[in-house]
Amino acid sequence: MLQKFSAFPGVPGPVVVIVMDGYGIPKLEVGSAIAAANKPTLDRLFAECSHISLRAHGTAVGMPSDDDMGNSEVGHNAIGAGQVYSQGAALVANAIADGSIWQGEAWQQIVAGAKAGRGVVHFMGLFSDGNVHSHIDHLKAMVAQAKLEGVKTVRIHAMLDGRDVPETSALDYVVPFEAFLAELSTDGFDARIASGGGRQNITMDRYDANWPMVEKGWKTHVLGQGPQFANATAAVNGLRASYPGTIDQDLPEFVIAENGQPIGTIEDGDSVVFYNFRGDRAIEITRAFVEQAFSRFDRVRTPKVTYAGMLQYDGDLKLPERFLVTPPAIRDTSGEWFSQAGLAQFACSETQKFGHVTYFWNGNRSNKFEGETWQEVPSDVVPFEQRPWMKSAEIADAMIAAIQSGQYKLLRCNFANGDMVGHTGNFRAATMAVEAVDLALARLLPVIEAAGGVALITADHGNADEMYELDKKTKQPSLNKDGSYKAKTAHTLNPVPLILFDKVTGGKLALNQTPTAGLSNIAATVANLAGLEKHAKWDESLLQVK
Ligand SMILES: O=C(O)[C@H](O)COP(=O)(O)O
Ligand SMILES: [Mn+2]
Ligand SMILES: [Mn+2]
Repeated sequence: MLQKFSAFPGVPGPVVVIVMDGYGIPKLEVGSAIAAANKPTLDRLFAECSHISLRAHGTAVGMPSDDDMGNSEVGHNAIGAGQVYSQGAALVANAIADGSIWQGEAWQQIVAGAKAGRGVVHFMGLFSDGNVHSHIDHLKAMVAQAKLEGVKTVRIHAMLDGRDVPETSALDYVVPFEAFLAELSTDGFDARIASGGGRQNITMDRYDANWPMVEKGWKTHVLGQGPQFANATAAVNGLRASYPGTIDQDLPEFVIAENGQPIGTIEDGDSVVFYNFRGDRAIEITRAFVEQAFSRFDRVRTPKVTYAGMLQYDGDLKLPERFLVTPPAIRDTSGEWFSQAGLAQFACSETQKFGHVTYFWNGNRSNKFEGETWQEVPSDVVPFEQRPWMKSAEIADAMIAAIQSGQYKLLRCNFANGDMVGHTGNFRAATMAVEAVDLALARLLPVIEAAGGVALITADHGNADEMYELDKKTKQPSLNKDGSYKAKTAHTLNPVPLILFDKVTGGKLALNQTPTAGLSNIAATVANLAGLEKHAKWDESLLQVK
């Protein structure tokens, strides 16, 4: 049981955690949609409330190095668990470095399965070094190992990124990779990219937001249907010529063919590795491969394959059953311990971030803890630069109703805007995204105050704070040939704010800026605000009681 906190009895009303996804603290004014936004509520919070900055990237959230930006998975894991675990990116890199991945039963079954069939292993996943969902070095290592172990044919199904890496960088990965594959393709070994497309266009949907994307991916990778090209370099060049101005993540699907025949359809007896380590955008395509009774779309044919995920993406659903590297065992999360303490919890976001405040928050578990209520607001299925307000108003409505119901001691929500619109690279839309969140806060905070509650307002990582690529040397925005700024779609390395909105204790509480303060300190801070000691495994609380 969580003990009573001796220094403070807890606020009378609810404790609300508000995650402004993708809201970092900008270093430069130029290129910051946050600096440019008209945001009177946030300005007032920063002027009047106790606030500090939190580390939200690199080793502070379990990434391999401090050069790694933060992301929603590791950010929400850290916030919800109150602890930092070595995350998928680090676990896979280690398992490859020490060779343990090749000794695992799953890898051996992938190789043996292929050898018993046509000798074909397919690798499918996000094709970049973003290290958010995947890393191209992991793919390289697997292709080389497959050759070493006598696999005859490797086919790669590559989702072009441009979202965790620069927006038109696909050829920086495709060209050297096709050269690497050509060099390896000797002695009867044949490895080629067989299909692909923009990651926001095919295969990598999440949280059931847009299954037709996954269907398009299935048709491309499995059935070999789509516009044909001779190789992936030609495909990227050809698609760019046909769709000028389209950034990598949005490029259409492509199929590599010889004499009109696709070179890499997926057939009975093949092995398939989905090599993303992160689960949210891996679950739907995985279900299409492993579920016998599957009704989301007509698969046309369902090849009998040996399928493995890089990790197990959902521990509750055991999805998939076969995986190459064991995921971090995230235990003793705040959701679980607050549930055991008998506190009712409410979690809300729109579809695009719904799993972030539920599945990621609870340590990549899809089941609720007792006393939890989850509310999903359906997201629009449109390019978000066209609707930068997204569902901020509806999330605020749901939160206000939940607070006013008086049923919940702990509430949490995620406003997707800064992140989802930040990823489009559209500066104007990103300022509107920040403004929409500001408006939602303006409605939500008085309701929290009226209920005798407090709020912690924070973010999981930066994005809208830096909308232009920065030159590595000068750290100033890079320019396109025409003199315009180079749009940046990825997350940032900037810290994020933690603001304590407290109008109920008469100034008794403040936040402590410790040198290591990070996202994993939020759970203990929430516990103290609710009048409870933190769990022994959670990182320190940042609450100061005067
Ligand atoms: O999946 C995505 O949209 C990006 O790769 C990362 O964004 P997120 O970590 O904020 O979800
Ligand atoms: Mn995020
Ligand atoms: Mn993001």
